[in-house]
Amino acid sequence: MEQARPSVVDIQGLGFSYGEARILHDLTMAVGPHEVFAIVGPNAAGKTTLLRCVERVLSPRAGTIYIDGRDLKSLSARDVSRRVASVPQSHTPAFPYAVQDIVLMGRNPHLGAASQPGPHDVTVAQEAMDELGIRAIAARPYTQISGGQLQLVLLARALAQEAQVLLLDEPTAHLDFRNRHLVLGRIRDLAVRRGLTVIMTVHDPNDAMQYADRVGLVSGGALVALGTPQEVLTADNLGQLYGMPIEVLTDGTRHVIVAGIGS
Ligand SMILES: Nc1ncnc2c1ncn2[C@@H]1O[C@H](COP(=O)(O)OP(=O)(O)OP(=O)(O)O)[C@@H](O)[C@H]1O
Repeated sequence: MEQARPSVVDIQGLGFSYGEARILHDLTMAVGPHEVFAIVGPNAAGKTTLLRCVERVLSPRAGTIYIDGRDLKSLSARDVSRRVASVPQSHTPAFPYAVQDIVLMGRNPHLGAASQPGPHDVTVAQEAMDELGIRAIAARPYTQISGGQLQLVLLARALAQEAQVLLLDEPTAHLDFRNRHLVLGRIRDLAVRRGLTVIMTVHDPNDAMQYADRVGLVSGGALVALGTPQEVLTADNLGQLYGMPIEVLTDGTRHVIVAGIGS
């Protein structure tokens, strides 16, 4: 009999409010190792809020989040950053650090108090840059690179952190067509090779269809569907989610989601 995979991120009955405004409601889901989990939903559905709770930047009003079987609340800040790396939706560079220094900052959770990065840390940071094809801009100030390059740099920093859990908030928002597929393919490949647990929000359901193992649809702060891309990303589900006609075209192997057909 096949053994059930242990969950790395286990979210039970999560509720979150900003003041009086209830944003997330009784949200339960679990994600295992080697898994890419996509969160799909309209603007303001609560996707970023969910990621920020898993990152422990926000504290839930209700429910529990377990990371590797341990209650997230019980972990030290350093333990959290050794286990969970994230790439935010937006980031405004403040100081003109070199790209390689930003990536090296991903090693901070692994350094002793007041200790400097060593040769191993530099190698890990360089490998992360190679992984994403940005070694050529390593010496450039990160205030002087394009939005897409910045996204790759922040992703490289997260990889250099060598955390088991990778949280990505719209990881392809600024990327061109080629880089979008390169990055999503690389993320998938890393999940498989390194056993990472990836939770990412995506706006184009086609990205979830092509690259995710499982998908959660979020609407109004609740999880309204959960399953494989083909189970969840149906014309009916997506039509309801976005309030518009949607079709899923298929040649039997590949599935492409298109909007507005027949409207
Ligand atoms: N700091 C905040 N204070 C109060 N309300 C907030 C705050 N940040 C977000 N919200 C509200 O919480 C809700 C969920 O926002 P969230 O950013 O999680 O949505 P999202 O699904 O990630 O949206 P998008 O796809 O537009 O990025 C929205 O109604 C938003 O206005």
